[in-house]
Order: sequence, then C-alpha cells, then structure tokens
Amino acid sequence: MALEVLIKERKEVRIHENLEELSIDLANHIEELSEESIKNRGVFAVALSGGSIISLMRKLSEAPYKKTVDWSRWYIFWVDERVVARNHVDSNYKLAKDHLLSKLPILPSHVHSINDSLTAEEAANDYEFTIRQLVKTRVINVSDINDCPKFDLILLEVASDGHVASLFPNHPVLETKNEWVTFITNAPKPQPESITFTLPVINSAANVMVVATGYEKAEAVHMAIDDDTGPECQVLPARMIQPDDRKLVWFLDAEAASKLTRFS
Ligand SMILES: O=C1O[C@H](COP(=O)(O)O)[C@@H](O)[C@H](O)[C@H]1O
Repeated sequence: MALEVLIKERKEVRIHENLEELSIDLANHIEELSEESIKNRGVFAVALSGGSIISLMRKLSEAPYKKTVDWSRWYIFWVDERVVARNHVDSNYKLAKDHLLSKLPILPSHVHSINDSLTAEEAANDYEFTIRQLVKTRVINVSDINDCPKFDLILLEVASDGHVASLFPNHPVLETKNEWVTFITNAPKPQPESITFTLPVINSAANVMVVATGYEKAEAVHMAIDDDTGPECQVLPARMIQPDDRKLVWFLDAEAASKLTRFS
C-alpha cells in the first residue's frame, strides 16, 4: 500500500515511506500485469532497465511471487544496454542476471539480450531485427495506433539528470522516430556506447513503470512530473515518457518525492 497516491495528468504517482514498501508495491503491480497479460495474450513481454530498479524487483524472486507468477510465459528484453561484454560489470544484462533472473525459472530461450560481439550500430540493428521477428509471431504485441511493438511492460529508472533508458537530456537520440532501437556512442556516463529503445517504442508500451529513489533524484522527479515547471522540463527525457491511456505509474520513495509541488 502506497503512503500516498497522486493522480496527475495521464499518470499515477505512488509514494512510499521506505524501499521495502516500494519493492512490495512494485512486485504486486508487476504480478497483476503479468496475470492480465497472460490471460489476454498467453505471454508477458517485459523490457528491463539497469540501475537500482533491479534490486527493487528482488521481491519477485521470493514468496509468494516465485510460486504464483507463471514464469514460463515471461519474455525478457532490455530497454537499453551498454555495448560491453555480457560479463562486464557495466552490463545491464549481467546486473539483471546476477540479481534477479538467475533466481527465477524463466526459460533461457525467452531471455533476449543484445549480441555483445557487435558494434553499437550493428547491435542496435540486430536487436531491432530480433524484436521484429517476435512481433511477427506476437510474442511481442503490436501497437493499434502505429507500427511500433507494444511491450506488455516497460520498466524504467530515472537518473538524477532526468535520463531514462539511454535517452539523455538534449541528446539528438530523443528525435529518433523511425527506428525501434537505436544507438549512441557518447553517453555522458560510463559506458559511452549503448543501444536504446526509442521514445516511440517506450510510449507504445501497454504499461510503463518508472522508479526513482533517493533525494538526489528529487529535482529530476519534480521536473518530470509537476505542472509548475519551465519549458526546459518539457524536453526532459523522463517527462517525455507519456504512454497512452494513463498506463504510466511512477514509484517513488519519500525522498525522491520530496520536491513534488504538493509538499511546498
Ligand atoms: O544508464 C542507465 O541509467 C539509468 C538509471 O540511472 P541511475 O543513475 O539511476 O543508475 C538506467 O535506467 C539505464 O538502464 C541505464 O543504462
């Protein structure tokens, strides 16, 4: 149960007193979406991010979720990935494998990580090709309003500069419209090269959950969510996450929520 739930335009904001409660709420929501998607489509296609969201999802590998979720129907993807070897400390695949996936009975053939032997450009094209094949067989659904894939759930974490996935503030990658997966070679944090889903793909997802915790993210959260912000906030990547139908839910702890307007 969230400490406080705010309904803002096209999004729900769930604020928790501590990380334990946030983790439980996150796991409950993911379980609900998994059940709904498996009931409607027979599968659940989820795209993960890197960062602390992975450890916040750890409840999924514990009771009751480990037994109640139908893991055999899950398909795993990455919203973004650093172009490094899969065993590199900065690999988002490695992070998820070590702290989550290795503890869940998900079929290895359902885990779609990037090909780490390719250049950034090749890896982005190759990943898009994989996704296109899985859209054809409807393992990944397709949007009703454009030709984008419609992931059942995309999980994002906001960084203190307001980036999500590898969509960084003021970066030309934000303009990419005609590709599903693209690449950058100049990320302002390690590693410089990464591949990332584009904004149209993220905004076409059936559900998007965004997580932010800690005081250092409070300003980015305020800029991404509140209405009383300047024009520069309109182009903050985290604010540009606007899936249709109010299927966007933010999960915050009290520190990350501390600059939201209602506190002032
Ligand atoms: O670079 C990345 O950062 C974000 C989260 O940022 P953090 O500063 O909170 O770790 C993450 O969601 C993304 O997947 C990752 O590649």
